[in-house]
Amino acid sequence: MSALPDKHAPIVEVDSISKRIGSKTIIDKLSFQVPRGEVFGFLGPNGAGKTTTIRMMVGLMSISVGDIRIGGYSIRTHFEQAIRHVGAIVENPEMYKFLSGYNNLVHYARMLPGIGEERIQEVIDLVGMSNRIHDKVKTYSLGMRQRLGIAQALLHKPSVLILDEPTNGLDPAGIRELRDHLRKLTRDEGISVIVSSHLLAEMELMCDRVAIIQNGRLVDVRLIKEYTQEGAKQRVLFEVDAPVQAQQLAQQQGLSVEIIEDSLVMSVDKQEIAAWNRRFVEAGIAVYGIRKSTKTLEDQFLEVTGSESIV
Ligand SMILES: Nc1ncnc2c1ncn2[C@@H]1O[C@H](COP(=O)(O)OP(=O)(O)OP(=O)(O)O)[C@@H](O)[C@H]1O
Repeated sequence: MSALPDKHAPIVEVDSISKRIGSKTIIDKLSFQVPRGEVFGFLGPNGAGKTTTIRMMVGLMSISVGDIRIGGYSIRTHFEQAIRHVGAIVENPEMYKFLSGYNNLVHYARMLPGIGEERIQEVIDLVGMSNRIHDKVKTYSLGMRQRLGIAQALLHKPSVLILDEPTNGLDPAGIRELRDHLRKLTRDEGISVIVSSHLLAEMELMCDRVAIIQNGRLVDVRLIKEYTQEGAKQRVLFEVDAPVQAQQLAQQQGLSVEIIEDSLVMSVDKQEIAAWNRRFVEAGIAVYGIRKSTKTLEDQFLEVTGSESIV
């Protein structure tokens, strides 16, 4: 493989990797790509192989078969060039609890070539910690410790930030803050973020794209907006007093509609919802309610994997 990176290539390319430990195949021919500037979710139940894959991505575990390229460099043949692109929190980051957040960052910056005070200030701003950065780490909440960990991982200006189960142990406010900061990183810094989780709802809010894995195999990779059908026709429920009459009216216009419990269920463009309301009212049909029924990631997940729930 060439050592030259391709700027337009996805930042991470996982190319048919397998991991065998003893006689057990933990990861089985897994392939996916992480585009630049996206929050990419790695979703699967406990034991699916998320941590194992992430450990292979950051060089903490060897790959049995296949390869991972980061920034165009093979993790197997050009480890140093590949890992230079990565900022990661895989195990709990080591922090000196009796030092301030700032002094922790100074300590780590000393181990990296060319990282000065200016970059330290930049990463503090990126994770929104300026008002507490001079307090001792032992006084920080879990969410703040984690943001300090992210600041530390960002010091060397990586192209991709990899976080294994970053929301574990965070309260809802902490999760929301983390989400906002990760979004900001992709938007303002153009870096990609890879997060793993076993929680569907969280991934739906946090990510642009998700890869779903089960038993070490890839089940699906898709943009969240494809899952939630944003931009496409939406399923809309009209609760009306005369569903059969409303159904006939819609069928005359060539729409296929179902009646579910006195509600008319039809697939229409967003702009059409108001027009249909007006048509029903003009035809003397009372409309009691209009509700959008978008498919959630969970609905879609259950469709692609059969009936087995992963949460
Ligand atoms: N060193 C090892 N030896 C044997 N089996 C292992 C080893 N490490 C992981 N496994 C097995 O590989 C599978 C995947 O584990 P992994 O930790 O990657 O899953 P995960 O998706 O990260 O799940 P979790 O959310 O529970 O951490 C599990 O069945 C686990 O028991």
